[in-house]
Amino acid sequence: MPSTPIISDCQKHGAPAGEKCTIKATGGGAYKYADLFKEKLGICLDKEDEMDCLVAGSNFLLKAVHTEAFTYMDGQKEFVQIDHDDLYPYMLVNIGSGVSMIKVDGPGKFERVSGTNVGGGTFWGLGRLLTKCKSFDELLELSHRGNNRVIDMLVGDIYGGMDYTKIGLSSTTIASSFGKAISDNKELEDYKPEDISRSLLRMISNNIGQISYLNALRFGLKRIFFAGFFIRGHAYTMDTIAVAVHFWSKGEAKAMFLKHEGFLGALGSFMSYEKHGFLNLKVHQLVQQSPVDAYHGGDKIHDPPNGELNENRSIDCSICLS
Ligand SMILES: Nc1ncnc2c1ncn2[C@@H]1O[C@H](COP(=O)(O)OP(=O)(O)O)[C@@H](O)[C@H]1O
Ligand SMILES: CC(C)(COP(=O)(O)O)[C@@H](O)C(=O)NCCC(=O)O
Repeated sequence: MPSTPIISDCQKHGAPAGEKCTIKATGGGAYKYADLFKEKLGICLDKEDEMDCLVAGSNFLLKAVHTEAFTYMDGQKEFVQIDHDDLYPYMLVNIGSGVSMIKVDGPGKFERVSGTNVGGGTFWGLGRLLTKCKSFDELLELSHRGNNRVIDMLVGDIYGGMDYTKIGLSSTTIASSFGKAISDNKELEDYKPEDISRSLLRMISNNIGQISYLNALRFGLKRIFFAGFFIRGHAYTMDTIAVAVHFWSKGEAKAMFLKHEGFLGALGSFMSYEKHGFLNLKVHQLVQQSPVDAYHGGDKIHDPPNGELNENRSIDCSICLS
C-alpha cells in the first residue's frame, strides 16, 4: 500500500479561481495517485523525495515532541528524553512496504545505508495468502491470539527440550521460523490462521530488528529509532523488534519507537514548504486526539501499557503563506 502522505493548505485557504492548486506529497502514493488527484480534485501533487521527508519528519519530531521516543520491553513503555545537542548520529528504520535503514547525521544530512525487502508488505502479502484474511487489521488481530511455537521450530525442538547453553541459545529461541511445517505432515489448512499470523509477525519483526542492529553496529550508532506504518503502536511487533535488538546487541542497545511513527513522510513533506520559501512554519501541540489514537483505541493490546492513552496528542502545524 503505497502511502500518500499529503498535507494540504489549499483546502483550508482555497486557491484563487483559475490558479493551479499544488500541494506537497511524498512516497509512492505521490506517483500512484497523481492523476487521480488531478482528475477528481484538480490538485497537482508536488513530489518531494521520500527519504528527505522521512528524515525531516523524524528530526522534527525528536526535537519538538517531548514524549516522542520510547522504549518498549515486556509490555512496558518508557519515554526517552532526547538531548537536542546529542541527537546525531542515529539510525532511522522506516518500515513501510519495504524497510529503509537511514543513518542520520544532522538536519538534511543522511545516508540510506541499508534496507530489506522483507517488511510490512511481506507480512501483509504473505499473511493474506496464508490466512485468507481480508484486511491488515484482521491479520494483526489474529496474531494476538496465535502461538508461533506450533509452527516455528525452536532450539528445544531440535535439542530434546534442552537449551543449547554453549552457544547461548535457550530452548525457547526460534531456531527456524516455520520450521515445524516441514516435518509435521500437515497441510496449510491444518494450521490455525492465528498461529500462522503470529509466526509471520515474529519472523519479520525479528529479522528487521536483527538487520537494523547489525547496521547500527557497522556505523557505531548508539540509537536506533523504528518508525513506519507497519508498527502502528502494536505491542507484539514492538516487543519482537526490541527483543531482537536486545538479543543481538547482548543488551548493549535498545530499540526506540516513535509515537507518530506512521507520519514522518507526511510531516517532512509539509515541512518542505518552509524549504521552498514559505516562512513562518508554526508548530504547536494540540490536545486533540491524533489519528494514532483512533486505531489504538478500543483494542486492549494497542492501549499504551501504562495507561497513557491521553499522551498521544496530535501535532498541529500551520504555515503562513507569505
Ligand atoms: N490498515 C492497513 N492496511 C494496509 N497495510 C497496513 C495497514 N496498517 C498498517 N499496514 C502496514 O503498512 C504497510 C505499508 O506502509 P506504508 O508506510 O503505507 O507503505 P509505503 O511506505 O510503502 O507506502 C503495509 O505493508 C502493512 O504492513
Ligand atoms: C523502495 C522503498 C524505499 C519504498 O519505501 P516504502 O514505500 O516501502 O516505504 C522501500 O520499500 C525499501 O527500502 N525497500 C527495501 C529495498 C532494499 O533495500 O532491498
